Amino acid sequence: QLQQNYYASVCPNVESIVRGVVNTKFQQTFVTVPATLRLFFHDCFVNGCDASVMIASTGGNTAEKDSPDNQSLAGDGFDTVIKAKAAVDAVPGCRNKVSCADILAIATRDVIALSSGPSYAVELGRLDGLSSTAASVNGKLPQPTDNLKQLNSLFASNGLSQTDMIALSAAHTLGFSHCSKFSNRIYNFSPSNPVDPTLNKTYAVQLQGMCPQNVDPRIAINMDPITPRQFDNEYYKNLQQGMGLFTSDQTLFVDRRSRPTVNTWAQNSVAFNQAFVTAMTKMGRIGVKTGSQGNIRVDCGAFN
Ligand code: HEM
Ligand SMILES: [Ca+2]
Ligand SMILES: [Ca+2]
Repeated sequence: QLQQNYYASVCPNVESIVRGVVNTKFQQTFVTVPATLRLFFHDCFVNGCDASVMIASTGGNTAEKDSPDNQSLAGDGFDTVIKAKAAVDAVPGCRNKVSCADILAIATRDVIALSSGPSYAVELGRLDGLSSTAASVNGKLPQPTDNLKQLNSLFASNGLSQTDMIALSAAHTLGFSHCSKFSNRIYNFSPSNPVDPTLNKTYAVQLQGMCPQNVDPRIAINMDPITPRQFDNEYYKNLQQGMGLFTSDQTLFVDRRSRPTVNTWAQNSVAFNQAFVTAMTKMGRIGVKTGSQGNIRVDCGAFN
């Protein structure tokens, strides 16, 4: 039921209004890009793409954003959507007509393009959800220690194929990770191997240097050590070199069932970009709310 140009009659300029805010935010900080992209993913995988992730906790309710899996979401993603919403609502005809869920979808499309990734027509028409609890996040988001089977089953439960999963994982071509998310791979991995043997040896030493044991938990490192600010297919080339940061990344090359796709996209960025756009569009359709299932929030961080 989503459609391009959904707001053509009520707020025809919504996409250019959002783009203006995203451009300004991007000039202030590059973090806007990975923060917004990850926010969209964490929204869509929990209760569908309905901005449930944006709700702030209140006295009576601990919301999704305060669940353990969401605590590391960077504030600049939320800030981008809040600022874009304010800009949209400043236009009289658009006021309270565009959902936070759709603004997040548009902003996500825009940040990918700003970091030299593919651009695409974004489907719109989502309503904002009516519930958001930390408990509802449990088991809905993939873990960095997941293997191929676990990743496939989680993505399949959202209607996404292994191909979509491999394409979407390339989001890790941008952005940051805290050391704790992969320290199991560089220290005390197993009794026979202190370091994960699927990890490139030189890269492992670099990671140990950036993330010494007992490192400040706030320290975060680039997930793509080669082109950290470029949305590109370098992610797959890194996997071929044993330079995937998480087990969930490296397993895509280690497992024979997903390796051919990694190899194809490592050498064909056009094919990768197409697969990524297809998968993002599919992800944007997860659990879309219509009619009485949702509404258009006045404040993206609170229910009306
Ligand atoms: C396939 C399974 C996935 C796992 C296990 C996973 C896990 C993680 C983890 C552990 C981090 C580091 C968080 C931190 O320490 O701050 C991260 C960061 C990130 N993830 Fe994923 N992720 C997955 C898929 C995705 C997908 C599908 C997207 C988007 C399409 C995505 C986008 C991002 C981005 C952009 C960042 C960087 C965030 C930042 O710099 O603020 N991830 N992910
Ligand atoms: Ca959601
Ligand atoms: Ca990159």
